[in-house]
Amino acid sequence: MGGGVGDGEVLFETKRAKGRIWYKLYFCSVLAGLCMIWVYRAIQIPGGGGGGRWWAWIGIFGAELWFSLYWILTQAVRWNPTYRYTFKERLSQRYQDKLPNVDIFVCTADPVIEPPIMVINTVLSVMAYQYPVEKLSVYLSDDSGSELTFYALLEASRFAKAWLPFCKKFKVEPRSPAAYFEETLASPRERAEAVDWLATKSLYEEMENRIDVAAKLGRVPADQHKQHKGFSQWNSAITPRDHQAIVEILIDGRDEKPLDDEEFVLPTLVYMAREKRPFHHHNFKAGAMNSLLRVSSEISNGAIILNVDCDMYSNNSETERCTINITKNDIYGNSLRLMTEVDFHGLDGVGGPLYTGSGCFHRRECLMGKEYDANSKAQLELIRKNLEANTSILEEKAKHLITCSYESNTEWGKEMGLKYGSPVEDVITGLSIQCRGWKSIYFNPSRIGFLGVAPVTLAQTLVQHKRWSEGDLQIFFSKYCPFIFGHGKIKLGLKMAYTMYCLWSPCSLPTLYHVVILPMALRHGISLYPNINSIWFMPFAYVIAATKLYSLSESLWAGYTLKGWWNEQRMWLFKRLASYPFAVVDTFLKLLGVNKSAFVVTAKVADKEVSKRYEQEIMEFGSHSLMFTILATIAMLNVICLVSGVKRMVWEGEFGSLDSLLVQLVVCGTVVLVNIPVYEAMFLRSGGGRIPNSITFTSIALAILAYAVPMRQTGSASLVFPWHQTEKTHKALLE
Ligand SMILES: O=c1ccn([C@@H]2O[C@H](COP(=O)(O)OP(=O)(O)O[C@H]3O[C@H](CO)[C@@H](O)[C@H](O)[C@H]3O)[C@@H](O)[C@H]2O)c(=O)[nH]1
Ligand SMILES: [Mn+2]
Repeated sequence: MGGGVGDGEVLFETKRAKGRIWYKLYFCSVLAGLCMIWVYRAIQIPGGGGGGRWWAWIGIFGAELWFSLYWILTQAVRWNPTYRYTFKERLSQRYQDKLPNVDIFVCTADPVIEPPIMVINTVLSVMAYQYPVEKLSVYLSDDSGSELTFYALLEASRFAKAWLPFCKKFKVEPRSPAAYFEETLASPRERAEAVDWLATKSLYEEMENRIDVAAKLGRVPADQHKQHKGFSQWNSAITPRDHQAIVEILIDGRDEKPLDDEEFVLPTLVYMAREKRPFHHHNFKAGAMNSLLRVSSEISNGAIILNVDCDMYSNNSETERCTINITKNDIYGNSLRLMTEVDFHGLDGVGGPLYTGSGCFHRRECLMGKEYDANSKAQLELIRKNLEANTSILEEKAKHLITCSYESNTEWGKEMGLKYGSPVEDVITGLSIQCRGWKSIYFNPSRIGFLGVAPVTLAQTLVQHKRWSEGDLQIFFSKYCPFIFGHGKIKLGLKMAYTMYCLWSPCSLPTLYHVVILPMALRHGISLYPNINSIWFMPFAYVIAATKLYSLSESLWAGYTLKGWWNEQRMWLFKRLASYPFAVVDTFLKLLGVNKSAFVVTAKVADKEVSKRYEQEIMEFGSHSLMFTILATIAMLNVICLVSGVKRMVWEGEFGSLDSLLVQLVVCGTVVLVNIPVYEAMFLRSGGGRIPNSITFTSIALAILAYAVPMRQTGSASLVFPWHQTEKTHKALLE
């Protein structure tokens, strides 16, 4: 058990999970089962003359080896779960007026898919933290350089004068006004609060209305232009990809004047848009974060930095991640519960969780690339620069730090700040911070710290996972490969855990193999598993049953419903079939220098119909994505092979008994059950969100082709054929 640093009582307590003996028994027994499977596969390889069966056997052996080794990696985050409990009162007692300055960075990139009203709700929620206001500064980075977003932030700076005192007076939670007023639809019971509640609510609604009108018009009303000098920065030539640097300090915390309604000072609030030019690569969110680091160092220079995405409002005003719009059974598995409830606690036990973008706190020094030095005392107070300079001088100084040329020939993006070149800038930066000796810890309060917006369609979810898994795989093939880069710097468990994430996307290959070859073999009566009466059947049955039962209990423990677990299994499969293969292909194209990295910003709004279906947990297909063609083809292939296999076995009495094909039947049957929403979307549903007919026809044709491929007679050549299909599909998607 350990705790916080320094004198007196500890600031937090660390507890390790108990009862691990059962887990370790489970681990050893599954490992033994896997070893038996390998032995079986190795000694029972069919003779080469058997043609198709030989190839199929070797392939499945490879796939099982991969899954076994990957399973071992996933145990790293289950070995030693660690939990942290904080003592907040002690913190304020001990430090009182010596609390560090905190700079909060909010990033936004596009006023259409990230509506300004959502962005400022996030801003307002972090401005209202229960933390000494004069020590808090909030920065909004707007990568689109949008006048609309600037206008919304200006409105927010005015509304904050009412919102912050209201939050403090009534200890409001959550502190995002939109979320709060939605939660308290009826006015609060106590009368004193009711008056303020009504007044604040109507202020909010008026502001929301003004912002919505401007958003619909696509421009800021002329009368507003006169009200702030900042608008002079915009002219008709400005586009999201082409604009100069803009820094506007909307509230300067050093001023005596901007008192809010209850005579409180407001936190510093800054709007920033770094310079963007069409021929200058802007490095996505990492570039925005590095600009924020420099601009904030001139203005407030806080020692502690919190970064949140523009959709992730603070849900808990005392702690300084999670998703808001998750339906009961989490149809797309976007709550990431297993990550937040299992993985991250496990990571905390082996050296600390990853940096996952939104909702993470860092010391400025560690983001700036400094090595951890055990001898120098943690610096919680950084010197504040430019104390005398007035606001406009500060703004000018800051603008020079975020021009396109500022970073050339510097270490920014390499050894300083967030790293460039990766679609998961957060993970790779976090890894290098840990390798420099810094530790991270995971705090998961009972009232969730942040709530963000999850994708509400299948396509968006798959695209997001493609970006993540692609970024992670690139790390594996770069000099940051956890086992090489982390050698001698981080614990084995942490290296394994990073590798587990890095190797998400290659898991697509063995998975594809299973769901294509097993049904085909079943249809031809080719057995790839031991007979039920054989002793070798035991390890297969045990490993499958034990790991599934474990996964079920883990998910229920993490807060999933039974149906939620089932949905999670489906998404597990869908990601491996339709998202990860593209990540693998794109990673190789990038390694070959054919492709450049991209960052597809996740949409945060959906039209009414789509949202309605999401709330009813009806899967959204709708678009002509190649991802869906793959899913539909595999669903079709499995169902026709299952039907034909069962028919020939049961009615026509071919292939001898069922005993030797039982495992394949179970696997194939499970794939069919998991795919029920796909069949529904192809054949049963009407209205929006169903699978387009063209995809249905293509997938049936492809499935019949694969079905018709002979596997027994001539062997090898025929088995290669279905893979050509998938390759073609990949190419088509890339075009
Ligand atoms: O050029 C860009 C692109 C994105 N963003 C911002 O980055 C954030 C994350 O983008 P989003 O599309 O919402 O991606 P998610 O997959 O939801 O984000 C997760 O994964 C990202 C890495 O892939 C991390 O950067 C994020 O912090 C993490 O929450 C948003 O606030 C964007 O506005 C920028 O500022 N500039
Ligand atoms: Mn997001």
